[in-house]
Amino acid sequence: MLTTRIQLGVNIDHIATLRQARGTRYPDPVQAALLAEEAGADGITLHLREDRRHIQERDVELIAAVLNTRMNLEMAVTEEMIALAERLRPADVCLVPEKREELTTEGGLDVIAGRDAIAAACRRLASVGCRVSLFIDPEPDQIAAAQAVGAPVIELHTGAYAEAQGDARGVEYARLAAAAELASELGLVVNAGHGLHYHNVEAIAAIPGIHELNIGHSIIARALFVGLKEAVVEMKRLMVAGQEAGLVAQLESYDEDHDHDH
Ligand SMILES: CC(=O)[C@@H](O)[C@H](O)COP(=O)(O)O
Ligand SMILES: NCC(=O)COP(=O)(O)O
Repeated sequence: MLTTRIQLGVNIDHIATLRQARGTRYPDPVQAALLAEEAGADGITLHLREDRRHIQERDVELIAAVLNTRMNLEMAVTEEMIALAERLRPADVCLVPEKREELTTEGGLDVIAGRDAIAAACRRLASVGCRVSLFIDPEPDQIAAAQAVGAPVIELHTGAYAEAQGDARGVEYARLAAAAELASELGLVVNAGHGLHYHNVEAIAAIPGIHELNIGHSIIARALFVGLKEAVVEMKRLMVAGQEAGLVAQLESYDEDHDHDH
Protein backbone atom coordinates (compact mmCIF):
# COMPACT_ATOMS: atom_id res chain seq x y z
CA MET A 1 0.00 0.00 0.00
CA LEU A 2 1.73 3.18 -1.18
CA THR A 3 0.26 6.31 0.41
CA THR A 4 1.59 9.85 0.40
CA ARG A 5 1.12 12.01 3.45
CA ILE A 6 -2.14 13.89 3.42
CA GLN A 7 -1.78 17.55 2.37
CA LEU A 8 -3.32 20.64 3.95
CA GLY A 9 -4.39 23.60 1.85
CA VAL A 10 -5.07 26.52 4.19
CA ASN A 11 -7.89 28.74 2.94
CA ILE A 12 -7.20 32.34 3.92
CA ASP A 13 -10.47 33.89 2.63
CA HIS A 14 -11.70 34.85 6.05
CA ILE A 15 -8.63 36.90 6.89
CA ALA A 16 -9.88 39.04 4.01
CA THR A 17 -13.46 38.89 5.35
CA LEU A 18 -12.25 40.62 8.53
CA ARG A 19 -10.35 43.24 6.55
CA GLN A 20 -13.32 43.96 4.27
CA ALA A 21 -15.63 44.36 7.30
CA ARG A 22 -13.93 47.70 8.03
CA GLY A 23 -12.27 48.57 4.72
CA THR A 24 -8.86 48.65 6.42
CA ARG A 25 -5.51 47.43 5.07
CA TYR A 26 -5.28 44.81 7.83
CA PRO A 27 -5.35 41.90 8.45
CA ASP A 28 -3.52 41.09 5.24
CA PRO A 29 -4.15 37.68 3.60
CA VAL A 30 -0.67 37.88 2.08
CA GLN A 31 0.87 37.85 5.56
CA ALA A 32 -1.48 35.02 6.55
CA ALA A 33 -0.47 32.95 3.53
CA LEU A 34 3.23 33.24 4.38
CA LEU A 35 2.65 32.42 8.05
CA ALA A 36 0.50 29.42 7.16
CA GLU A 37 3.24 28.15 4.87
CA GLU A 38 5.83 28.56 7.65
CA ALA A 39 3.58 26.55 9.95
CA GLY A 40 3.46 23.64 7.51
CA ALA A 41 0.61 24.34 5.08
CA ASP A 42 1.23 22.43 1.87
CA GLY A 43 -0.60 25.03 -0.17
CA ILE A 44 -2.73 28.15 0.09
CA THR A 45 -6.33 28.22 -1.08
CA LEU A 46 -8.24 31.40 -1.84
CA HIS A 47 -11.57 32.05 -3.47
CA LEU A 48 -11.90 35.14 -5.63
CA ARG A 49 -15.66 35.53 -5.56
CA GLU A 50 -17.35 37.51 -8.29
CA ASP A 51 -18.87 39.80 -5.63
CA ARG A 52 -15.39 40.34 -4.09
CA ARG A 53 -16.81 39.92 -0.58
CA HIS A 54 -13.45 38.81 0.81
CA ILE A 55 -10.46 38.11 -1.44
CA GLN A 56 -9.58 40.89 -3.92
CA GLU A 57 -7.64 40.66 -7.17
CA ARG A 58 -4.71 42.42 -5.45
CA ASP A 59 -4.53 39.54 -2.93
CA VAL A 60 -4.38 36.92 -5.67
CA GLU A 61 -1.67 38.83 -7.54
CA LEU A 62 0.54 39.43 -4.48
CA ILE A 63 0.14 35.90 -3.12
CA ALA A 64 0.96 34.46 -6.55
CA ALA A 65 4.17 36.49 -6.49
CA VAL A 66 5.38 35.52 -2.99
CA LEU A 67 4.14 31.98 -2.35
CA ASN A 68 6.71 29.24 -1.78
CA THR A 69 4.27 26.34 -1.99
CA ARG A 70 1.22 26.11 -4.29
CA MET A 71 -1.71 28.39 -4.90
CA ASN A 72 -5.12 26.77 -5.25
CA LEU A 73 -7.35 29.45 -6.76
CA GLU A 74 -11.07 28.78 -6.33
CA MET A 75 -13.21 30.52 -8.91
CA ALA A 76 -16.42 30.39 -10.90
CA VAL A 77 -16.45 29.25 -14.52
CA THR A 78 -16.63 32.71 -16.09
CA GLU A 79 -14.61 34.39 -18.82
CA GLU A 80 -13.30 37.00 -16.36
CA MET A 81 -11.97 34.37 -13.95
CA ILE A 82 -10.53 32.10 -16.63
CA ALA A 83 -8.66 35.06 -18.15
CA LEU A 84 -7.27 35.98 -14.72
CA ALA A 85 -6.08 32.41 -14.11
CA GLU A 86 -4.50 32.32 -17.57
CA ARG A 87 -2.56 35.47 -16.66
CA LEU A 88 -1.47 34.42 -13.14
CA ARG A 89 -1.17 30.68 -13.78
CA PRO A 90 -1.72 29.30 -10.27
CA ALA A 91 -0.55 25.71 -9.80
CA ASP A 92 -4.12 24.61 -9.06
CA VAL A 93 -7.46 26.05 -10.08
CA CYS A 94 -10.58 24.72 -8.39
CA LEU A 95 -13.79 25.46 -10.31
CA VAL A 96 -16.69 26.10 -7.95
CA PRO A 97 -20.35 27.10 -8.28
CA GLU A 98 -21.25 30.57 -7.03
CA LYS A 99 -24.40 32.37 -6.01
CA ARG A 100 -24.24 35.98 -4.89
CA GLU A 101 -26.92 35.55 -2.25
CA GLU A 102 -25.36 32.49 -0.58
CA LEU A 103 -23.61 32.74 2.80
CA THR A 104 -21.08 30.17 1.65
CA THR A 105 -20.70 27.67 -1.20
CA GLU A 106 -23.92 25.68 -0.90
CA GLY A 107 -23.41 22.75 -3.21
CA GLY A 108 -21.05 21.26 -5.72
CA LEU A 109 -20.56 22.24 -9.33
CA ASP A 110 -23.10 20.63 -11.67
CA VAL A 111 -20.61 19.18 -14.14
CA ILE A 112 -23.33 17.35 -16.08
CA ALA A 113 -25.36 20.51 -16.76
CA GLY A 114 -22.29 22.65 -17.44
CA ARG A 115 -20.36 20.01 -19.34
CA ASP A 116 -19.35 22.04 -22.42
CA ALA A 117 -18.31 25.21 -20.59
CA ILE A 118 -16.42 23.22 -17.95
CA ALA A 119 -14.64 21.07 -20.54
CA ALA A 120 -13.56 24.23 -22.40
CA ALA A 121 -12.34 25.82 -19.14
CA CYS A 122 -10.37 22.65 -18.28
CA ARG A 123 -8.69 22.73 -21.71
CA ARG A 124 -7.79 26.42 -21.50
CA LEU A 125 -6.43 26.17 -17.98
CA ALA A 126 -4.47 22.97 -18.66
CA SER A 127 -2.89 24.63 -21.71
CA VAL A 128 -1.29 27.27 -19.44
CA GLY A 129 -0.12 24.67 -16.92
CA CYS A 130 -2.86 24.89 -14.26
CA ARG A 131 -4.05 21.64 -12.72
CA VAL A 132 -7.84 21.81 -12.66
CA SER A 133 -9.96 20.53 -9.83
CA LEU A 134 -13.77 20.43 -9.79
CA PHE A 135 -15.57 21.08 -6.51
CA ILE A 136 -18.41 18.55 -6.58
CA ASP A 137 -20.87 16.76 -4.35
CA PRO A 138 -20.05 13.10 -3.65
CA GLU A 139 -22.30 11.82 -6.48
CA PRO A 140 -21.18 9.02 -8.84
CA ASP A 141 -22.63 10.81 -11.91
CA GLN A 142 -20.76 14.02 -11.13
CA ILE A 143 -17.52 12.10 -10.59
CA ALA A 144 -17.90 10.34 -13.95
CA ALA A 145 -18.67 13.70 -15.60
CA ALA A 146 -15.58 15.27 -13.98
CA GLN A 147 -13.43 12.58 -15.54
CA ALA A 148 -15.20 12.93 -18.89
CA VAL A 149 -14.53 16.70 -19.10
CA GLY A 150 -10.82 16.08 -18.50
CA ALA A 151 -10.33 17.34 -14.94
CA PRO A 152 -7.45 15.47 -13.26
CA VAL A 153 -8.61 16.38 -9.73
CA ILE A 154 -11.88 16.61 -7.82
CA GLU A 155 -12.60 18.21 -4.47
CA LEU A 156 -15.46 16.51 -2.65
CA HIS A 157 -17.78 18.98 -0.93
CA THR A 158 -17.85 17.93 2.73
CA GLY A 159 -20.44 20.53 3.77
CA ALA A 160 -23.35 18.07 4.06
CA TYR A 161 -21.21 15.78 6.26
CA ALA A 162 -20.12 18.73 8.41
CA GLU A 163 -23.70 19.87 8.96
CA ALA A 164 -25.32 16.46 9.43
CA GLN A 165 -26.43 15.34 12.91
CA GLY A 166 -26.97 11.87 14.33
CA ASP A 167 -27.46 9.02 11.87
CA ALA A 168 -27.39 11.39 8.91
CA ARG A 169 -23.72 12.00 9.56
CA GLY A 170 -22.94 8.31 8.99
CA VAL A 171 -24.90 8.42 5.74
CA GLU A 172 -22.96 11.47 4.51
CA TYR A 173 -19.68 9.90 5.57
CA ALA A 174 -20.46 6.72 3.63
CA ARG A 175 -21.27 8.83 0.53
CA LEU A 176 -17.89 10.56 0.79
CA ALA A 177 -16.01 7.28 1.29
CA ALA A 178 -17.78 5.65 -1.68
CA ALA A 179 -17.13 8.73 -3.83
CA ALA A 180 -13.42 8.74 -2.94
CA GLU A 181 -13.18 5.06 -3.84
CA LEU A 182 -14.91 5.50 -7.20
CA ALA A 183 -12.88 8.58 -8.11
CA SER A 184 -9.61 6.86 -7.20
CA GLU A 185 -10.58 3.90 -9.38
CA LEU A 186 -11.17 6.34 -12.25
CA GLY A 187 -7.66 7.72 -11.75
CA LEU A 188 -8.70 11.09 -10.32
CA VAL A 189 -6.80 12.83 -7.52
CA VAL A 190 -9.27 13.20 -4.66
CA ASN A 191 -9.30 16.26 -2.42
CA ALA A 192 -12.04 17.28 0.00
CA GLY A 193 -13.14 20.31 1.94
CA HIS A 194 -15.75 22.70 3.27
CA GLY A 195 -16.94 23.00 6.84
CA LEU A 196 -14.15 20.82 8.23
CA HIS A 197 -13.01 21.65 11.74
CA TYR A 198 -10.97 20.30 14.64
CA HIS A 199 -13.70 17.86 15.72
CA ASN A 200 -14.73 16.35 12.39
CA VAL A 201 -11.54 16.29 10.33
CA GLU A 202 -9.90 13.07 11.52
CA ALA A 203 -12.59 10.81 10.09
CA ILE A 204 -12.34 12.51 6.70
CA ALA A 205 -8.54 12.20 6.70
CA ALA A 206 -8.98 8.48 7.38
CA ILE A 207 -10.86 7.88 4.11
CA PRO A 208 -8.59 5.91 1.76
CA GLY A 209 -7.49 7.87 -1.28
CA ILE A 210 -7.95 11.37 0.15
CA HIS A 211 -4.98 13.40 -1.03
CA GLU A 212 -5.59 16.91 0.30
CA LEU A 213 -8.00 18.78 2.55
CA ASN A 214 -8.75 22.47 2.02
CA ILE A 215 -9.73 24.09 5.28
CA GLY A 216 -10.31 27.74 6.07
CA HIS A 217 -13.03 29.01 8.37
CA SER A 218 -12.20 26.82 11.37
CA ILE A 219 -8.45 27.46 11.15
CA ILE A 220 -8.87 31.23 10.92
CA ALA A 221 -11.37 31.14 13.80
CA ARG A 222 -9.00 29.10 15.98
CA ALA A 223 -6.13 31.42 15.08
CA LEU A 224 -7.89 34.21 17.00
CA PHE A 225 -7.18 32.34 20.21
CA VAL A 226 -3.96 30.40 19.59
CA GLY A 227 -2.34 32.24 16.68
CA LEU A 228 -2.29 31.17 13.05
CA LYS A 229 0.84 29.04 13.26
CA GLU A 230 -0.48 26.96 16.15
CA ALA A 231 -3.91 26.65 14.48
CA VAL A 232 -2.29 25.24 11.32
CA VAL A 233 0.00 22.91 13.25
CA GLU A 234 -2.92 21.53 15.29
CA MET A 235 -5.02 20.92 12.18
CA LYS A 236 -2.22 19.17 10.37
CA ARG A 237 -1.52 16.98 13.41
CA LEU A 238 -5.17 15.83 13.46
CA MET A 239 -5.15 15.15 9.72
CA VAL A 240 -2.01 13.02 9.93
CA ALA A 241 -3.41 11.13 12.94
CA GLY A 242 -6.63 10.53 11.00
CA GLN A 243 -4.78 9.26 7.95
CA GLU A 244 -2.67 6.92 10.08
CA ALA A 245 -5.76 5.54 11.84
CA GLY A 246 -7.32 4.94 8.42
CA LEU A 247 -4.25 3.05 7.21
CA VAL A 248 -4.24 0.84 10.32
CA ALA A 249 -7.94 0.07 9.78
CA GLN A 250 -7.25 -0.82 6.14
CA LEU A 251 -4.41 -3.17 7.12
CA GLU A 252 -6.56 -4.84 9.78
CA SER A 253 -9.38 -5.45 7.34
CA TYR A 254 -6.89 -6.78 4.76
CA ASP A 255 -5.45 -9.20 7.36
CA GLU A 256 -8.95 -10.31 8.38
CA ASP A 257 -9.95 -11.01 4.76
CA HIS A 258 -6.78 -13.03 4.20
CA ASP A 259 -7.15 -14.99 7.47
CA HIS A 260 -10.58 -16.10 6.21
CA ASP A 261 -8.94 -17.30 2.96
CA HIS A 262 -6.69 -19.76 4.88
C1 LIG B 1 -15.51 26.68 -2.35
C2 LIG B 1 -15.34 26.68 -0.92
O1 LIG B 1 -15.79 25.79 -0.24
C3 LIG B 1 -14.59 27.80 -0.24
O2 LIG B 1 -14.42 28.84 -1.09
C4 LIG B 1 -15.23 28.23 1.00
O3 LIG B 1 -16.58 28.23 0.75
C5 LIG B 1 -14.76 29.56 1.53
O4 LIG B 1 -15.35 30.65 0.89
P1 LIG B 1 -16.82 31.18 1.29
O5 LIG B 1 -16.91 31.24 2.78
O6 LIG B 1 -16.91 32.50 0.63
O7 LIG B 1 -17.79 30.21 0.72
N1 LIG C 1 -12.86 24.31 -0.66
C1 LIG C 1 -13.11 24.39 0.74
C2 LIG C 1 -12.26 25.43 1.35
O1 LIG C 1 -11.38 25.96 0.72
C3 LIG C 1 -12.43 25.81 2.77
O2 LIG C 1 -13.75 25.82 3.19
P1 LIG C 1 -14.06 26.21 4.72
O3 LIG C 1 -13.12 25.41 5.60
O4 LIG C 1 -13.78 27.68 4.87
O5 LIG C 1 -15.49 25.84 4.92
